[in-house]
Amino acid sequence: MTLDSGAMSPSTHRSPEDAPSRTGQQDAPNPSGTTVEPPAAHLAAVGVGIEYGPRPGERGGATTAAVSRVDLTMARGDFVCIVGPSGCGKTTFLNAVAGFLPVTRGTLRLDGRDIPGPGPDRAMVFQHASLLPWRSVLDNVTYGLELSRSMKRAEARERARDLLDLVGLAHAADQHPGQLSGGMQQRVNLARALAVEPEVLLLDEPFASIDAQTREVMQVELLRICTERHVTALFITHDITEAAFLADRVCVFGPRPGRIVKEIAVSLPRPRDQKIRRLPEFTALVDEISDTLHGAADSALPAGRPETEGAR
Ligand SMILES: Nc1ncnc2c1ncn2[C@@H]1O[C@H](COP(=O)(O)OP(=O)(O)OP(=O)(O)O)[C@@H](O)[C@H]1O
Repeated sequence: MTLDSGAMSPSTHRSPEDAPSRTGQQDAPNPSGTTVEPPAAHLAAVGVGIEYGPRPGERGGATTAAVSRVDLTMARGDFVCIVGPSGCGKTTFLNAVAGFLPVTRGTLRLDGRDIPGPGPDRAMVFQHASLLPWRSVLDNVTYGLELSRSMKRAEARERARDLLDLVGLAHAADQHPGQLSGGMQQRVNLARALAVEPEVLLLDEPFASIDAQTREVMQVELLRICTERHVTALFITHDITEAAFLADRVCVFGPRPGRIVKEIAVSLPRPRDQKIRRLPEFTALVDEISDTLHGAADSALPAGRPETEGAR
């Protein structure tokens, strides 16, 4: 499948059973009077607060409260986008889910278990691809598999070739990162993250440094890949239209210390293609996210101060 096609395959359609879960969903009686169990949470954050200790060499020993009280429940296969003002704690929260940071308060669980640290069940995709320049594209994709020694070399290379095919870069397997455009490098980055077959993809502004046209193509491809592989995705972005296009739900963070001020369900049909951006529902959704974001930022400002850096 090429990355140049705007359309997604029919297999990307989500069935009603895959409908987005809702935070705070309660057991509800069905018409026959019995209680319907909500789907078991795959990822569950309850009252999560995260503080940083004093920076090394800092006098006075002040801590920084980055995240105050985040409640978020995700079912397997959910795609949740987080938007919020700069410095509100989005990356901090993502890093805690990745297992790079401990939570200070509350609980953060994956499949009912506290997150003890990083693990192969989660993979991060950052804004910059950070590929190894001396390795070929194929060898960059196999890198994580080599480190984990989870399979034989031939098997790892076969998987890497499949993934390069998936992201439309089969033809570039023997090239080196320096020979690729920024968008192509980010596709390799995505393939590398997928190589370890993570259950959860954590993406921190992965398309922020890619040109607008390539970004829109990548968004469609990311949705297709996550749906085909039933990957749970938590995606940070400053781009409101990107959040609206990708998400089952958009979580709007308020200013630091961050918490979710509103969780907005996205009812746009799937599979999504570029045409969806022209729907009035899409425009209304973008407006709702924008209003929430700016409302949250404004409420945190002392009167007379200019607005803090917000979403683009
Ligand atoms: N290692 C650290 N030690 C102390 N404070 C930190 C550290 N990392 C981040 N912070 C602070 O925590 C707060 C949240 O940072 P974070 O990077 O999570 O925000 P963000 O919402 O991802 O920002 P942006 O949108 O600009 O990337 C900021 O005030 C930041 O300065």
